[in-house]
Amino acid sequence: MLIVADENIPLLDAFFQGFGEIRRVPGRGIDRTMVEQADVLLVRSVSQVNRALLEGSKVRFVGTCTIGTDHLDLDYLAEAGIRWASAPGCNARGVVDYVLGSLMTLAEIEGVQLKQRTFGVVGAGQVGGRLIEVLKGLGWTVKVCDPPRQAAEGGDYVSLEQIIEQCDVISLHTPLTRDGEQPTWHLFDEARLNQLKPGTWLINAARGPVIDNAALREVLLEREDLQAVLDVWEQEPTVDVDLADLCVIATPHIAGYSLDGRQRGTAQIYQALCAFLERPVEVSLSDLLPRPWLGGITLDAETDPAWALAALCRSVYDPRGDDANFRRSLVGTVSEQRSAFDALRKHYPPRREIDSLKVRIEGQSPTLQQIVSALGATIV
Ligand SMILES: NC(=O)c1ccc[n+]([C@@H]2O[C@H](COP(=O)([O-])OP(=O)(O)OC[C@H]3O[C@@H](n4cnc5c(N)ncnc54)[C@H](O)[C@@H]3O)[C@@H](O)[C@H]2O)c1
Ligand SMILES: O=C(O)[C@H](O)[C@H](O)COP(=O)(O)O
Repeated sequence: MLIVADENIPLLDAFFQGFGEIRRVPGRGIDRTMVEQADVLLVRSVSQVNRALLEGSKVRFVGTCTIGTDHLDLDYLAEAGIRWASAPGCNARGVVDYVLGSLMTLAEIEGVQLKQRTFGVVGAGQVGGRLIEVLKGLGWTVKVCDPPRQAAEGGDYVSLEQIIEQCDVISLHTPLTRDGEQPTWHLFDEARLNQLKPGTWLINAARGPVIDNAALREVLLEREDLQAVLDVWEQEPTVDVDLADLCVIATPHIAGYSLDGRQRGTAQIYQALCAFLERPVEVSLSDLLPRPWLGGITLDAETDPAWALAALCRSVYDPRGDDANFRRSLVGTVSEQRSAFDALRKHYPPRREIDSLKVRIEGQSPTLQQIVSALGATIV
């Protein structure tokens, strides 16, 4: 069996060496000649998997070690009888850690108390759902917009218009879709961006085109009250440098790049391939993940809760480092910037998720206990 795989998929040998030959290829430059003899194709989000790539090939299984599937032509795969799998939720916690780290930075810059803000989450799936749980656990006010989920299940949801009217912070966690009843392509277009409340913080760690980037640039130029955090860009790996300059935090699509999340993505596709081939699952991620290197944190019960919250979030992930590295890469020609975008992602330093963090509270503090539990760290 020949497995052709994006060279940036971690733990390829550990999970797939028993299956046959593994041939590593650059995900962004993948082409027909690289895949035509493959039985299995393993990708990340940078490979467009469609008729142009696969027609005439031997590929019978496509696995994407990512949450997003907008790079797969699912209609073509169904028509061609090619089985596919993605890795739902694999790096969702990493994205939540990114949003929390960004909130800590915004709160510091703006000098505001987060508990006084109203949060709007657009898209309440694997990522949004976890984020909502954390924000509510912290006792904050959260409004949720998810029309497909609302139509399917009912529940306590609001419209996008209500989110825009009522929320001080809006975090986007929808897939990128162009068709269907609720397409998300340019969900935040010029009209909606102009309707944002004064002082709104807008966070996009979903997919770049969920916001009309050109419109956002113009709106940010006119409205200094708005703050934008962008991890994803409309033309990746090309970035609108003027837009990045106007963002309070700008990063190269690394929100979900926790070590745990990336390795979990490979593990989930390994399991899906085992199921497809009717092979037993023999490799376990828990045997491969390194031990967390931050052993634990001790908080004094007298610690100011807002300070403790910021310290815990930042000990897990602080976006200011990635923001600084990204801004330094936005120089030179467009081609150099595109290469730098991919290089920052390829050589991303290992970062762990918050549930690997152990927190001890010296003394009694129900407030600190609530914060630690809401964040999902372990109290010891
Ligand atoms: N930046 C990153 O590193 C990173 C990491 C992981 C995922 N993502 C992106 O985040 C997206 C969301 O991930 P997820 O795991 O939560 O996906 P998910 O499929 O579990 O949830 C998406 C939710 O969005 C809802 N939705 C769809 N259309 C909507 C609309 N028009 N308005 C409001 N809600 C809508 C769906 O009903 C669903 O509940 C992924 O599709 C991916 O594109 C980015
Ligand atoms: O959809 C996802 O899972 C994330 O966007 C993921 O972080 C994408 O990473 P990539 O495949 O581009 O390396």
